[in-house]
Amino acid sequence: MSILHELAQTIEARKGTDPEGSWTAKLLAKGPEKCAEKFGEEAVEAIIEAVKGDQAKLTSEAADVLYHLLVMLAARDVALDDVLAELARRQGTSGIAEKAARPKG
Ligand SMILES: N=c1c2ncn([C@@H]3O[C@H](COP(=O)(O)OP(=O)(O)OP(=O)(O)O)[C@@H](O)[C@H]3O)c2ncn1[C@@H]1O[C@H](COP(=O)(O)O)[C@@H](O)[C@H]1O
Repeated sequence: MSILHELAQTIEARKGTDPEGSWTAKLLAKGPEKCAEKFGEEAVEAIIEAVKGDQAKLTSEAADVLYHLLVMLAARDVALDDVLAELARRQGTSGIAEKAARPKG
């Protein structure tokens, strides 16, 4: 199982559990709007580090973004696998992917 799947499973298991001692449970208990707001904040922090060009800080912020994306999806009952399936579907339909796959000449 990928780390993203493991994390998504842990986040799902936090739904409805005691917010004491779990940031995830606490955030989920605040509702989908708060989860979305938090995702937005983390995305902005990642943007700032990307603009600055600090690779270590961008790596850390990117991890925060992925975690908070998974929390936001869980808050709205959207499965990680459905998002991955959408990406896979786009791989098949993307003009860029098709052009890259075409033999040259
Ligand atoms: N990957 C993460 C993860 N990334 C970030 N965070 C938390 O996200 C929070 C966001 O950081 P902020 O600096 O914005 O926090 P803050 O200032 O306290 O937030 P506000 O009060 O300002 O809203 C921090 O408290 C981090 O601990 C995470 N919390 C948990 N996980 C993973 O989620 C799983 C479940 O953990 P529990 O939340 O402990 O159940 C575990 O496997 C963890 O590794």
